[in-house]
Amino acid sequence: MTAMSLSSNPHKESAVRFSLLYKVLLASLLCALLIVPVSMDDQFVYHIFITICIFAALSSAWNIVGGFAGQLSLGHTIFYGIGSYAGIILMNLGVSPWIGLFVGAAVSVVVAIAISYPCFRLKGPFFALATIAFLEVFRALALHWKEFTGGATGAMIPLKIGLEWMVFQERLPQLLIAFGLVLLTLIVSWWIHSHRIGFYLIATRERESAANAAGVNTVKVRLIAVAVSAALTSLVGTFHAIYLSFIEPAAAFSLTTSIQIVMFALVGGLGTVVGPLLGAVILVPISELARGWLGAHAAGLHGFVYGLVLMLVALFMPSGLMGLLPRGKPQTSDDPQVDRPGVSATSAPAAVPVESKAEIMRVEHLEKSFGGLRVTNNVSFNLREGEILGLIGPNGAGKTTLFNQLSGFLAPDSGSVSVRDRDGVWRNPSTPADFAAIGIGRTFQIAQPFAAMTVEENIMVGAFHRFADVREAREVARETADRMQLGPWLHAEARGLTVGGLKRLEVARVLAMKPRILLLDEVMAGINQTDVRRAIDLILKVRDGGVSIIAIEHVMQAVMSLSDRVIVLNSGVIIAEGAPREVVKDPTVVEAYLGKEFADAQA
Ligand SMILES: Nc1ncnc2c1ncn2[C@@H]1O[C@H](COP(=O)(O)OP(=O)(O)OP(=O)(O)O)[C@@H](O)[C@H]1O
Repeated sequence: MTAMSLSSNPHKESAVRFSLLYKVLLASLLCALLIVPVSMDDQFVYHIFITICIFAALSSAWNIVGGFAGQLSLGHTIFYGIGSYAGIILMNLGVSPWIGLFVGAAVSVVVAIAISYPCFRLKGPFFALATIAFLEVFRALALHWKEFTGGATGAMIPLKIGLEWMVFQERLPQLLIAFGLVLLTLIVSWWIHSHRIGFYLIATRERESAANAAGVNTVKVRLIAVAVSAALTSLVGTFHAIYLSFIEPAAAFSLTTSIQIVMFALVGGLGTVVGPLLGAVILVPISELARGWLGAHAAGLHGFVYGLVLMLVALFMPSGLMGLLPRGKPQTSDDPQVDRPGVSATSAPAAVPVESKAEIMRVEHLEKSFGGLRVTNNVSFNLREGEILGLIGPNGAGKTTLFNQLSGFLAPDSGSVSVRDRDGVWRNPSTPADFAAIGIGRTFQIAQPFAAMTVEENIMVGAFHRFADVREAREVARETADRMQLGPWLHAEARGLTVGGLKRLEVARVLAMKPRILLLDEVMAGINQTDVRRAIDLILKVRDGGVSIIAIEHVMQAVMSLSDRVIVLNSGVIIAEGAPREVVKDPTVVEAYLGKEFADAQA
């Protein structure tokens, strides 16, 4: 066993331990939800446990949007309200609530997509405020449509008892239905979390632009999450309304309930499968007991207790109670690449002449201005198959802006970017997803890791571009991590990697997509001499694997060693283009970028 594989063990071991603890905790909580009320056989205890199940299910459903996708929806009770009214209105029309469950869920999915699509354009607090505004609209509608909802007086269920009507004289069947709803939301959450869509949601939450670059359609995955979450929330709403036997607009479309649902997830552990259940198991009894014991003497005191718990969690457990479980510790200093001697650097580009090879990308007359500043000025060039094209120029020359146009992150004001697809047809992709689909992968100048994900999960997001199956994506991620010497850190969170590690992770994520054209934005910035030589070797190997590369680089040693051809950009204009040895002698380039010292050293 190598030193490297030994050093990987602590991360792997702690990941295995974490997974075991996670399963034990989940199983214990679920068993307690059934065993405690059944063994105590007390009406109040039953009521508390049914309420725990209802709020755990609501919070788990919310967590798909709020936790996994990171969209702080504070209007989630819209779907709870729709489910509630669907159940009660249909029951009064003689339709079983078992059918009402699905009618409410279907309406909720349509409403969720209709209101989320515009709201997703809003960020942070604006998104949260917009969801509250929609919640108010639905409350007002429920008050207004008296003939359906009973208006402010509310609506009651008719006196019908039996399984068909979801109304029972005993508590046990109600507990079993509530438990079934928790189980359903947990299974759906777990499924999402452990499949490609879950990786995509978390990647979107962590770094939207990096997710886009990995080919993720971020709007689509969020809409799927919202639709699933709304359907589940509505199912719970229908059951809860029948359980309470009464519903009115203020309770159905309640902001307080929305906030409570969010809070259970925050306290338990946002974005984890078990967290919302844990939060509900701890907080619902506190709330119900405070209400029961203190009654009218201290109305609202349970709200104070909630606030206190939330403050303590925010101060001492920012990742919630689930954060207390030991996870793979982030790597901080022992980067395997640092100063390990004995590495050979390839000092010349491959001898294969690229001029004879076919073009794969054509950039024609690109123009881009920001206000009065023209950042890309009539830029035209091409890229051939298997070519490494160096892109150099002073700070602010417009290199990154050009890359953004070559990967769909910025639309040019005029001009075009054409890419030859696998079938030889020239295409003009426009969005980052289009560029990724045609085989263009890019890195970012400032590394954009999905910080809360492990190194392996980060690379899997890239691998999912080709493989929908988790096992296959994991395998590709492991191979790529080994290639990038990230193997020992597979199970460590990306947020703890060193600068060099983050740069390699950035490249690994893109390589896992198996791009045909690779855009590298200053991947050698801030890394040491040994690592530069390693990176040069690696890039040449990638090129030898058939990938065409454009590399923005300030490290001239790398530019000279790697490039078949170099383009020099200055103030948005290409001022020189040609073989590296020729370009660096060009007086315009020396004047604008390299300086006389560099030219003298080359002479
Ligand atoms: N979104 C934007 N809005 C306004 N100005 C911008 C925007 N993006 C870039 N710029 C400006 O465009 C110019 C080119 O920036 P760009 O980042 O493309 O340069 P660069 O050659 O990559 O520089 P560096 O080598 O420092 O990364 C700079 O003056 C920058 O301030």
